[in-house]
Amino acid sequence: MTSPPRKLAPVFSRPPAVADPAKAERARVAMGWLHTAHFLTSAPQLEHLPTLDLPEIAFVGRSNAGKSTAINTLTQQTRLAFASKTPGRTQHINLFGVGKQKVDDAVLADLPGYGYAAVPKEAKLRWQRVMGNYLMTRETLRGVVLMCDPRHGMTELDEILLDVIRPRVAEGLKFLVLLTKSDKLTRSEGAKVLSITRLQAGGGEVKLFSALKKQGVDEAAELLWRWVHPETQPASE
Ligand SMILES: Nc1nc2c(ncn2[C@@H]2O[C@H](COP(=O)(O)OP(=O)(O)OP(=O)(O)O)[C@@H](O)[C@H]2O)c(=O)[nH]1
Repeated sequence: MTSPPRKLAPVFSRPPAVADPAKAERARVAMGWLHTAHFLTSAPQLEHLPTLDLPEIAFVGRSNAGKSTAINTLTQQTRLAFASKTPGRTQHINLFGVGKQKVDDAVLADLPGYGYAAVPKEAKLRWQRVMGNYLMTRETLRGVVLMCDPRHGMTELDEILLDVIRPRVAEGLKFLVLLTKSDKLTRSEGAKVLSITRLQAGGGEVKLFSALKKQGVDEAAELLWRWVHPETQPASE
């Protein structure tokens, strides 16, 4: 005797996430733009830094926070900013031009990492002065990207830096906190540090970012693109 055909259990599966094509296109444009990044110049002091009549985006952060790696990831280049395993290696302000069709329309500024314990106190104070002056006086500064290692959270120096830029933020300076190396966090640790940092940042954008897992890369790239090209702001935002 043949057994009756078994009834198949209905399959309740979540429909596949529909990618937003407009969002994907914006990320593609932003990543293509950042990929044009090329070295312009390097200066040990603020007074040696040329004034370029272009909006500038500064990358700052505690030494070893993952700043060089993040710049290389955002520009999809392997050695644009020198990523080193030795903290405190970035000693100059490095400027990179970005722009399509070989015409730069913005500058990326990689500032020296701060807070590395082995750097002599005098050198530390000198760099804090250089950075403070840069952040307060650089007229072309359009936005600041602060990199933090979320396992250490925002340090005192990070908070001082935010205090330094706050008056300029009130006047329209953009800022973004990237919580780097997010691949080292569990999902719940990531959510926790994200909400704590959002409170500390007092209204600025905060995103989890991993160069290793490519988390947050498209979103950060798109934000930087919009800082420089505000006319392309999506209507819904
Ligand atoms: N797991 C993981 N490690 C990372 C990531 N980003 C950076 N790192 C590691 O963190 C260390 C420091 O990264 P860097 O990019 O050199 O840091 P930096 O902030 O530029 O350092 P300074 O030159 O001292 O200012 C390196 O060993 C990187 O490989 C990431 O997304 N995930």
